Amino acid sequence: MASGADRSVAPPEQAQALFGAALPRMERYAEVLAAAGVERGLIGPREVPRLWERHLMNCAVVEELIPEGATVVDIGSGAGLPGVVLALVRPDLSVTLLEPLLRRTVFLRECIDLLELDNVEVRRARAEEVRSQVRADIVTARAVAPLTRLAGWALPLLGKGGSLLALKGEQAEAELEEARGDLSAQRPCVADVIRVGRGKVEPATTVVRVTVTSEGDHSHASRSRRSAGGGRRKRGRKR
Ligand SMILES: C[S@@+](CC[C@H](N)C(=O)[O-])C[C@H]1O[C@@H](n2cnc3c(N)ncnc32)[C@H](O)[C@@H]1O
Repeated sequence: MASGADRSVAPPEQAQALFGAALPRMERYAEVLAAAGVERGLIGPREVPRLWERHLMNCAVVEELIPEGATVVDIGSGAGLPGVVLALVRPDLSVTLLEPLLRRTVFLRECIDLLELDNVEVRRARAEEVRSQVRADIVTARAVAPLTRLAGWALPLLGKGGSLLALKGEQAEAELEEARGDLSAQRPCVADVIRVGRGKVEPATTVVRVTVTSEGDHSHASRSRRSAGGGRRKRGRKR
């Protein structure tokens, strides 16, 4: 990937502890975001000085909520946040970056090649188009849609026990309370607001977690379904 002008985005001290062995590749990703990401309009130039604290580190701490070996779909990945960051810090995950815009998927594929990420696939589609094809243990999303609409896209992709992790701002509690009735009407679920990364990022990252509590009816999805990571199937299950 041509990274354009040389923009150095030095990581803050806390990044070493947070990223460990993943830090060199995270630095490369930061450079690409600051150069090609800005030039192609995927990241605002004003975000560059706060790339680490507000974007990379803020997204990375969400990994605390993701079980070992999970399949993850990141809805509306944009320039790869949080999906690319999670894939870098958690090589055990299988991550699908779901993004409808061509130039963004081109950028994401270039990032994956450059960073040599073998646990990521990019899928060009809108979330509402893949409900019969994609399943995941975890769905992530940041800055994509209000909670009710997001849940409408995410919950059909999840099995019982699967969670939507929506990265939200300070109004998360209010947004959840307003959406609670709509969420339960869509699918039996429990929802809470969690702050992750205390002591690692300041402020801590606010996540609305919506966990599905029943298998529900996925009969429309059964035949053509495949897992986000490429093939996890549950056999013999009646729906
Ligand atoms: C504001 S950007 C956020 C990008 C990234 N998640 C971040 O935090 O920087 C919203 C992204 O959601 C994508 N998007 C919008 N509607 C979508 C849909 N129905 N399904 C999947 N992605 C969608 C857009 O193309 C865009 O890349």
